[in-house]
Amino acid sequence: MTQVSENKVFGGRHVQYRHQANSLACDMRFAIFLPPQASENHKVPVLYWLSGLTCTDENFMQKAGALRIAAELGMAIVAPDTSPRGEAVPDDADNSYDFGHGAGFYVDATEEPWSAHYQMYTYIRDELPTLIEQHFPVTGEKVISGHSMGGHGALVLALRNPGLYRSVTAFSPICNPSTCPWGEKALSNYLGEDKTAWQQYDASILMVKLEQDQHIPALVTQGGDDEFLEQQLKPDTLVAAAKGNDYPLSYELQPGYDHSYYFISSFIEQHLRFHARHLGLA
Ligand SMILES: N[C@@H](CCC(=O)N[C@@H](CS)C(=O)NCC(=O)O)C(=O)O
Repeated sequence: MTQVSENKVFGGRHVQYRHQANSLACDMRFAIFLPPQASENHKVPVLYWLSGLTCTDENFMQKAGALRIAAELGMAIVAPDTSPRGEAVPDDADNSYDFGHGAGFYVDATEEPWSAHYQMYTYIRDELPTLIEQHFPVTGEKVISGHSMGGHGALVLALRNPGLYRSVTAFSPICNPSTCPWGEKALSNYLGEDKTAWQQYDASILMVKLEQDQHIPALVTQGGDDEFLEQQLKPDTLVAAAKGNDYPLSYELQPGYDHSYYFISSFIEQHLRFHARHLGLA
């Protein structure tokens, strides 16, 4: 692991690292925020933040305004990149923003040529937390959150791995990727045309299948003036799935907010405090 940058912030540290990711067969950069409470004598829990299309580890750390609250709560934050990277990693032929580099969709691809590198589900679930827990003063307690494509990733990881995370939240998640243009493009390319393979990456489908003892606290916040709301995000499908299965999902539609980090920064404190309650920090 190689350190790329370090900044003191709110009494804690924001540090970027590069490392060789075995699951992705490439070099990856991630960022970690360590709150002032973190030390060898005091390990802290971790929030994994999954960003949306076009993002790297930097968008959330620079724009969300999360670090002041995380410093107060004593919560580490890890922000990975949104896809495998580098010249050896195949990208979309059209260089589009919604597939390939910057658009890994947090799936383990099974189709050529994507499957050699696009294994973001395994990277986020297994490889990255193992690395983080080896090198930093953190406990094994985890929560997960994300935005848009990353909101989809956070929900899927939490729903498929009961017990791995204490709570899950999402901002404007892609709730039903099997039936929206972003999801159809990504899942058909990464997983193939057989839609049964897509179901394991569709939060609205996963949510109806879970038993009561597999439920974890979940919060979704959506901007009412989000330009992607109707065609891409489809929160009503997720809300209906939760209702049908008594899933403890809090859903909040916030009028007037769009899809941007202005929206995320307006509600990130609420999300961090939600996670802190379920981690027993507050
Ligand atoms: N119009 C955007 C579409 C992609 C987009 O809205 N990305 C969201 C996530 S889905 C984002 O977080 N963008 C980066 C940022 O706002 O910092 C673009 O072409 O970049």
